[in-house]
This record gives sequence, structure tokens and C-alpha cells, in this order.
Amino acid sequence: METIALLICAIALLLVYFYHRFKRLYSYFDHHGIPYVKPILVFGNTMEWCLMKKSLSMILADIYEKLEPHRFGGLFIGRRKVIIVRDTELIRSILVKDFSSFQDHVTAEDASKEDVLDRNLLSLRGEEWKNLRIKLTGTFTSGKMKLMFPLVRDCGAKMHSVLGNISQDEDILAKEICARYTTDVIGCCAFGLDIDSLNDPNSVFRQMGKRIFAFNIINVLRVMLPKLEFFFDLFHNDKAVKQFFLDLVKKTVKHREEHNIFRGDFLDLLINLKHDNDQKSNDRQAEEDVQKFISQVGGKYTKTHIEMTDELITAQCFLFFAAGFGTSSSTMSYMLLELAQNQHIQDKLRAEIVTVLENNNNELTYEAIKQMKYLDMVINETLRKFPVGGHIDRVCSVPYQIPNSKFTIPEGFHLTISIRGIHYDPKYYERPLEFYPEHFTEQAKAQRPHYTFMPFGGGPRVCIAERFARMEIKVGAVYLLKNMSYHVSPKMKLPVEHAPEIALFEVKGGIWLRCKKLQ
Ligand code: HEM
Repeated sequence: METIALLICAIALLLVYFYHRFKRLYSYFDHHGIPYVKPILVFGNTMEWCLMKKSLSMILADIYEKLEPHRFGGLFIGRRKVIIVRDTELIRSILVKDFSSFQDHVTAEDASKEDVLDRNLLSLRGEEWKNLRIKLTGTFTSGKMKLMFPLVRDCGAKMHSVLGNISQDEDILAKEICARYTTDVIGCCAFGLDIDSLNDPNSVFRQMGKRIFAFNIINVLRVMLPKLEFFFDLFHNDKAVKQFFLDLVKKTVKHREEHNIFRGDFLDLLINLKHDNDQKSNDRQAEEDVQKFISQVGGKYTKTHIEMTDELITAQCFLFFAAGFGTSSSTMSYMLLELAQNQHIQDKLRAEIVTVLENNNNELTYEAIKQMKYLDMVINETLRKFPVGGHIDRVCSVPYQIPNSKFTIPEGFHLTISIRGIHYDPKYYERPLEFYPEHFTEQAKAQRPHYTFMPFGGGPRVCIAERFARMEIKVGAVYLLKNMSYHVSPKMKLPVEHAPEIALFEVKGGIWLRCKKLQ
């Protein structure tokens, strides 16, 4: 009896202790006179995320809205204090002007030094990141995109023939067909493989893609309980997936080196970097992009030697795969859903595609997709309404006084920018809830402040592959739409509900569309 009483007392004392600790922690922003959204004990502002009811990006977008009209505010991701930046001028300072104080992504803190695949562009920090980014910049110029265009077009043509086999009025899962296309594209451009997951949905590559994005509760716990990270790492790394990619790249690099094979894909460009570390580029755009990058990072760049080993090459290819296929296929499937719901936009877009193709002898060329201006508007509006990376983050590396405020962000603090919040802000978009490609006429774009459209992030750390992603989505859209029409299937659950457990925006139950062949 006595023992039970003692136990109850001990638990009660512990609860009181933790209650006070949390209370003190959660008074931080009050104490500094910073507006914030009231947290809930233990969970902070992210209870719905922990309970897998809402994605983190959606929660951040809600907080962005609640903090109107403040330039910035506070929130808690579990126990972690985070600043959310709302004002576009302040966003510019953080992403560009004062970039040197906010160079790293939060992911860099999670990266393991022992894990070779964690030495990828997204996870590297400081000088190591800068040097690698400069090296890889030349891989994504328009010239290189033009080289890769035929490879992407071949995957588009394959998707077109798969769609051709679909029986009249069949229902399709949009994300599935788009993901098979983008898996083939990235497999072909980053790994030099003809994967053909379009015809073989169970290809090893497609399975690997599904495993990379398989959600687990570990991801939530890692953020909530950072001190136990070493423990979660035991579960986190899907070692089989990593080994698969390591073996694959090593084998392909060896084969290409031995047989002198050149395909013009990412892997070739990375192998070139391996053999000629400081090769002089004869790509003018690469030089310009690098100069722009160096001026943006604040002239503090010290060139250091990076040896492009097979492991480092694999780490980049693996990231291109992980960052590339899900983002682009989600964007494409959201675009199809909106087009199915807005037949007049779909008709107008198809008319543009058909006209441009006719004017180009029915051939899809790199130049032809550049002429499809309405397609650009539709893609931009899709990326506005469904920014697959719904928020971006930065880590503050030196104490930073927020301009025109008394608050100094301490070193190590996390910052976040809600891309989704900004994209739905009625201050910047006339019809935020509608699918309205006219948000992206030249005139509308010129009237909006900078940093109000950021699906690819911003500043020197912006998505390195924006040109590639846009090319891939445009080619995919042409093949999807030129002689097929899309309608909402009776199986589709509307209004759309987002699946909270996936890092990228996904739709609960999937996007079901009815596909019709046109003459
Ligand atoms: C619709 C497609 C895509 C979207 C919306 C997207 C979005 C983003 C965003 C928001 C970031 C973070 C930027 C920041 O923090 O400022 C990022 C980074 C990155 N993305 Fe993408 N991305 C897309 C496609 C791709 C593709 C196809 C690849 C590779 C082939 C790729 C490779 C990367 C890499 C390597 C980074 C890290 C850059 C760095 O830290 O230096 N992305 N992307």
C-alpha cells in the first residue's frame, strides 16, 4: 500500500515538474513580445500532425494565416521553438540578402556523417555544400536540358502508348500513371536505365520509390524527441534501398567508363566531374549561373577540392530520384485533377498544344514546348495551389537581429516559410481558392511583390532542378493531353482531402479520373 502511495506521489511530482518545464518553455515568445499561436502541452502546435490528422505543411499554412498581419511569429514543433517568417521583404533578407546567416536546411542536422548517401546536396552544410552546389550547377543549364530532352520525350511517348491501351471511359489513378512516367524519366536521366515502369508497374525501381516515401511514425518522433535520434536512426534507414542504389550506380559508372558510353544524362555529367574535377565549362549559362550563385552567397566562398567519388555520385543520384519523381508526379496529377474539374481550361490548353505541334510538323521539340505559354500558366497555377514542398526551412547559424525589430534570433534556431500560406494569401492572389491560370499573366506577375510565388524555394538554396522539373512536367502534359480528355470519376472523393502522413501532398483515396480518347 505504502509503495503504491509512494509511486503515485512520484508520478504526481514528475507531472508537476514537466508541466512547469513546458509552461516555462511555452512562455518564450510571450517573454520576447513575439506574436505566436498558443501551443498545447507536449505537442506544441503540431498535435494534429503527431496524431496523423494533418500534414506539417498544412498546419504551418494555418499558422501563417492566424498570424496576419505580423511580419513574423513564433510556434512550437513539439518542444522546438520555431520562427515563421511571413513578410516578403523579411523573406528576401533571410533567403538572399543575409543568406550567410541561414545557409543550411534543417535536414542537414539530421544527416548522418557515416551514411554516404547523406552526403547529398540537400543535407550538406556550409562550404562543403557551396562547393558541391557550384559543381552541380552546370548540370542543370538549358543546354544540358536540351541534351536530356530526347530521353524525357521517349518516356512521354511511352506513357502515351500505355494510355492508348486504356479502354474507352476507363478510370485511372492519376498519380500512379504520372509516377510511373517520372520514375522512368529519373531512372533514365539520373541512372541511365531503361526501367519501363510504365509497362511494368512492379519494376524494382518503382518499388524502391514507394519505399523511400513510405511514411513511418519514426519521422514524427525524430522531430518530437530529437535527443533520441540515435535510437530512431536504427529504424530510419532503409538499408536495402540504399545498398540497391549504391550497387546500381557503381556498376553503371564502371560500365560506362569501360565502354566509353555517353548518353548526355546526369550520370554522364557527374562522371565528367569525377574525371576532371575543375574542368573549364564551355557552357556560358553554367558560368553565368555560378557567378550569380557566388554573388548571392555573399562573396565568402572559398574554393575547396571535392573528390567526386562513386559514393558521392550515388548520393546525388539518389537525391535526384527521391526529390525528383514524387514532386513532379504529384504536380502532374494535381494538374490533371484541376483540368478535369475545369473543362474550359482543359480545352484551351489542348488547343494550344495541338496548334504548337501542328506548327512544328507534329514533332515535340525543346523549342516547341517553350512556345506553350498557356501551359506555363497552368503549371504555375498548379504549383501555386498545390506546392508539393509546402514549406521550406533554414537554420540560423549566427545570432541575427531581425531588421526593424528588437528580437535577435539565437544561433541554432529553426526558421520556416509557409509556401502554401503565401500562395493562398488573398493579398497576393485575387482568387486564392480557385484554379485560375490568369494569376500568371505577365501583367499579374509584374504586379505581385517578389517572394510571393516560391514552389521551388528561393535564394542560393532554391531547387537546383527547377528547369528539369518544368521540362519533365511540360513534356508529360503534352503526351497526357494531346488526344485524351480527363473527367472527374465517380470514384473520386470531393472536396479533396490531403493525406497527412505523407511528406509531399497526397490525396486521401487517390485522384481518380475518367479518361476518354479523342480523335
Ligand atoms: C515540381 C517539382 C519540384 C518541386 C516543387 C521542388 C521543390 C523544391 C523545394 C521547395 C526545395 C527547397 C528549396 C529551398 O529550401 O529554398 C527543393 C530543393 C531541391 N530539389 Fe527540388 N523540386 C522539384 C523537383 C526536383 C527534381 C526533379 C529534382 C532532381 C532531379 C530536385 C532536386 C532538388 C535538390 C537537389 C534540392 C536541394 C538543393 C540544395 O539544397 O542546394 N527537385 N526542391
